[in-house]
Amino acid sequence: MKLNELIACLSFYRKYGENDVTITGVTMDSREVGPGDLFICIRGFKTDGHQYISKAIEQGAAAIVAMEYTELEDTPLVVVSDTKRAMAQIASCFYSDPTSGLDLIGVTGTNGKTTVTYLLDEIFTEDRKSTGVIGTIQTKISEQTYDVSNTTPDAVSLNRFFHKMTEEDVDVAMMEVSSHALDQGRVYGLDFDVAVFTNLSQDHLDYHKDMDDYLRAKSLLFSQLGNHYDNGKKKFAVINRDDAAADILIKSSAQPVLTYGLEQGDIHALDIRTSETGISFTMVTPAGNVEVSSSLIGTFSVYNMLAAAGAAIARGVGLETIASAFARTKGVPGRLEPVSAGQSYGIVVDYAHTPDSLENVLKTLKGVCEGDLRVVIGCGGERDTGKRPAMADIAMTFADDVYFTSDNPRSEDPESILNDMTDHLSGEYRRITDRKEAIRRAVTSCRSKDILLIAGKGHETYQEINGEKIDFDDRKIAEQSVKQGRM
Ligand SMILES: CC(=O)N[C@H]1[C@@H](OP(=O)(O)OP(=O)(O)OC[C@H]2O[C@@H](n3ccc(=O)[nH]c3=O)[C@H](O)[C@@H]2O)O[C@H](CO)[C@@H](O)[C@@H]1O[C@H](C)C(=O)N[C@@H](C)C(=O)N[C@H](CCC(=O)O)C(=O)O
Ligand SMILES: Nc1ncnc2c1ncn2[C@@H]1O[C@H](COP(=O)(O)OP(=O)(O)OP(=O)(O)O)[C@@H](O)[C@H]1O
Ligand SMILES: N[C@H](CCC[C@H](N)C(=O)O)C(=O)O
Ligand SMILES: [Mg+2]
Repeated sequence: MKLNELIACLSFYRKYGENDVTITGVTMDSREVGPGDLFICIRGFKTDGHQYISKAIEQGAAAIVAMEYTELEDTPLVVVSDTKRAMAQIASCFYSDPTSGLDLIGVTGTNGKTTVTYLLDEIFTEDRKSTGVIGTIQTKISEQTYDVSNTTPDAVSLNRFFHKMTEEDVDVAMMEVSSHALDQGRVYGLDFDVAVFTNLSQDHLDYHKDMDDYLRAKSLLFSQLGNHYDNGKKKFAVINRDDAAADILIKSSAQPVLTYGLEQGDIHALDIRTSETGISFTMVTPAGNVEVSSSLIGTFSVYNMLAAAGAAIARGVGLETIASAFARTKGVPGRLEPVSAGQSYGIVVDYAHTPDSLENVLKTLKGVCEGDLRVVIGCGGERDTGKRPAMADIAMTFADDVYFTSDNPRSEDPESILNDMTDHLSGEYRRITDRKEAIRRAVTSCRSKDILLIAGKGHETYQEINGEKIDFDDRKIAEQSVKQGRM
C-alpha cells in the first residue's frame, strides 16, 4: 500500500519528504522493523519510541510517523499530534478496516470480561457461527490459538488479528476491552456492534488516578460506540443495571441500551435456584422467557450469563440457543476450576485478584462448603497497592484458614507486598512467601469436606519474579501436593 493512501485516513497530519513509498507492514516497535515497514513512534511509560527512529531506518523502515519534527535524509516523515490514535487509524486502514466486516462485541468491566467472552463464544458456536475471541487467556481465531501478553493487545496486533478473522471467514468476534486499552487508544476506531459492561470495583488504581478516572476510561467504550462510519448495523450497549456506575454509562452510550440485573433490567433472572450441581433460573428478556440451567455457580455467574445473553440477544440469537449453550458450558479455565486427584476434599483454582472477585468467590464457596473453607492468596507486584490490605481483610473475614503468599511479585520485594497485606491484621493466619510451599501446606491441612481455594493466578502458567517468568501452574502444584501427601 502507498504511504499517501495510508495516511489519507488521518484527520490532521504534516508530511515531510515528497516521495510516496510503498508500505508493506506497520509497527510501533523498532525491534520488529523490517524493510518496507512504517515505524510509528509511541511515547510510552518506560521509554519513548522517538529514540529509535535511526535504528528503525537502519533496519529498513520505509517511513516514520512521529509527534515531532526530526531531520531525516531520504525517509518520509509524517507528524501527527497523537501517534497512539494515529496508529489505530493507520492499522485499521492498512488491514482494510477489518472490523466493519465482522460482528464485534466488546466487553469491559473490572471482573467477568473473560468469562462473558467465553460464554458468548459458546453461544455463537451453538448458533453455528464461526467465532474469534481476544482476551486475557489467548486469542482464538476459528480453531487456531495465539499467545497474548495483554488482555487487550495494541492497535496494530488487534487489526492484524481481525484481518486474519475476516480471511478465515469468522462471523462474530468477542473481545475483552481493558481500561488501559481504552485510555491508550488501543481500540480506537474499531467498529463495535455491541459494548457490554460487567461491573466496576477497585482495581488498577496504580494506573488510574481514582475510581472516577477508571470509570471515565471504561465509559469510552460506550461513548465511542457510534464513532465508526454508519454501515447500517444496529448497535447496542448492554449494561449492568445493578452496578453503581450504570447511570453514568447509560448516559455516555451513543447507542440504545439493553440493561440487565438480578431483579431489574430488560434482561433479568426470576426464581434463582442453586444446588450442588449448579444454578438454574428463569431468564426474562424482551424476546420472552427461557429456563436456564448451568453447572456454573455463584450469583456472579448469573450476572455473567445475563450479560452474555444481553449481547447475544442484541445480535439476534434465539433464546433456546442461548439456554442450550449455558447448559453445555464447562466454565472457563482457571475460573472456579476444580482440581481432582482423588482427594476427599475440594480444591478450586480461581483468578480472583480484586477485592470484589475474592469476596464473591469466597462467599460462593462458603455456601457449598460443609467443612472448613481454606484460601491461598497473594497480591501482584507493580499493581494497585490499595488492593493488598482489602484482599487480606476479605480472606480473613470469609475463610476459616488463610495462607498469605506471593502472586507475581514482578520487580517488587515479595516480603514487602506481604507486609502490605498483613501488617494491619490481628487474627490468626499463615504467611508463607513461597507459593509452592504455601499450596503444599494448605493441601496438607485439608480434611474431608473442606474446600481449598487457590486464588489469584487462575489459568496462569508462570510466576513472575524479578522480571523473569518461571513455570508455575497452581493446578499442577495442587495436584502434585495431593499426590505427595499420599506417599
Ligand atoms: C502500562 C502499560 O499499559 N504499558 C503498555 C504500553 O507499554 P509502554 O508504554 O510501557 O511501552 P514502552 O516500553 O514505554 O515503549 C514505548 C514505545 O517504544 C517502543 N520501543 C521500545 C523499545 C525499543 O527498543 N524500541 C521501541 O520501538 C515500544 O514498542 C513502544 O511502542 O504499551 C504496550 C503495547 O500496547 C503494552 O504491552 C504495555 O502493557 C504492559 C506490558 C502492561 O503490563 N500493561 C498492563 C498494565 C495492561 O495493559 N493491562 C491490561 C489488563 C488489565 C486487566 O484488565 O486486568 C491489558 O489490557 O493487558
Ligand atoms: N461478574 C463478576 N463479578 C464479580 N466477580 C467475578 C465476576 N465474574 C468473575 N468474577 C471473579 O473474577 C475472576 C476473574 O474473572 P474473569 O477472568 O472473567 O474477569 P476479567 O474481567 O476478565 O479479569 P481481567 O481483568 O484479569 O481480565 C474470576 O475468577 C472470579 O473470581
Ligand atoms: N490483568 C491483571 C491480572 C492480575 C493477575 C494476578 N495474578 C497478578 O499478577 O496480579 C493485571 O495485570 O492486573
Ligand atoms: Mg480477562
